Amino acid sequence: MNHTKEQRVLQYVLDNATRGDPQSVVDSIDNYCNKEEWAMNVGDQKGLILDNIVNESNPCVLLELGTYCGYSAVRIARLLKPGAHLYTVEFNPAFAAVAKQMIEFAGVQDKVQILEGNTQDIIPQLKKKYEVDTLDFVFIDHWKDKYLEDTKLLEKCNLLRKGTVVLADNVIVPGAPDFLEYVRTCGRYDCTNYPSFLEYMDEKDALEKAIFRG
Ligand SMILES: O=c1[nH]cnc2c(O)cc(-c3ccc(F)cc3)c(Cl)c12
Ligand SMILES: [Mg+2]
Repeated sequence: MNHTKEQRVLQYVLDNATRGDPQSVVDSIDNYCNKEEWAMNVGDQKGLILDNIVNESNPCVLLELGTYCGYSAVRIARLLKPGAHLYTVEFNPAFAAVAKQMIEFAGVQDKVQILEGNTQDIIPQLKKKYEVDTLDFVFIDHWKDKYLEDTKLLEKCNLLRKGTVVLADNVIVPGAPDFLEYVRTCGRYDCTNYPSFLEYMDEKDALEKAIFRG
């Protein structure tokens, strides 16, 4: 049954975490990926930086690009105030299926909606189909080659407002140099770099926060 790494991560959570306890789900995934199999969750070190930025932003409407197993969706949802909502986009059906179960086990399914498909197809649907006005927070964690085009698409679709926080994972490894260059030089963002480490490894990585100036 558990023929994929993502299914094995989920099974470990089902066997070791507490249903309805998002923190225990986050901790179990980190335990498994530290001990057994590496997986591309944002992880516990960068996760703490993510927590702090979510908390200081106090967001109501959030978008995540790249759900994977649902680690950061659960991590973010556990911090959200009542009524806040996270849309998370995943193009890989197998990943989306694992994430759905992960999110439901954690008990945050009322705060999180998985949108299956390509970001370039889903982002233009957010206003009319999902009744989004503007986004308070965007976490970009899908594929490095899509960071820039999707950021520009968010602008084009008028989904960013003055103060929207755009936070990107992996700006060192695998790296998103064209995205970094754009947000740091186009004049429409206030950027901050948060040095850290690649999940479950000693290799350097970083998060980049780019606040839209409106
Ligand atoms: O593709 C990714 N999407 C979202 N997050 C990712 C991440 O956090 C890490 C990596 C990664 C980095 C180094 C390495 F040796 C193998 C994989 C990837 Cl490839 C992604
Ligand atoms: Mg990542």
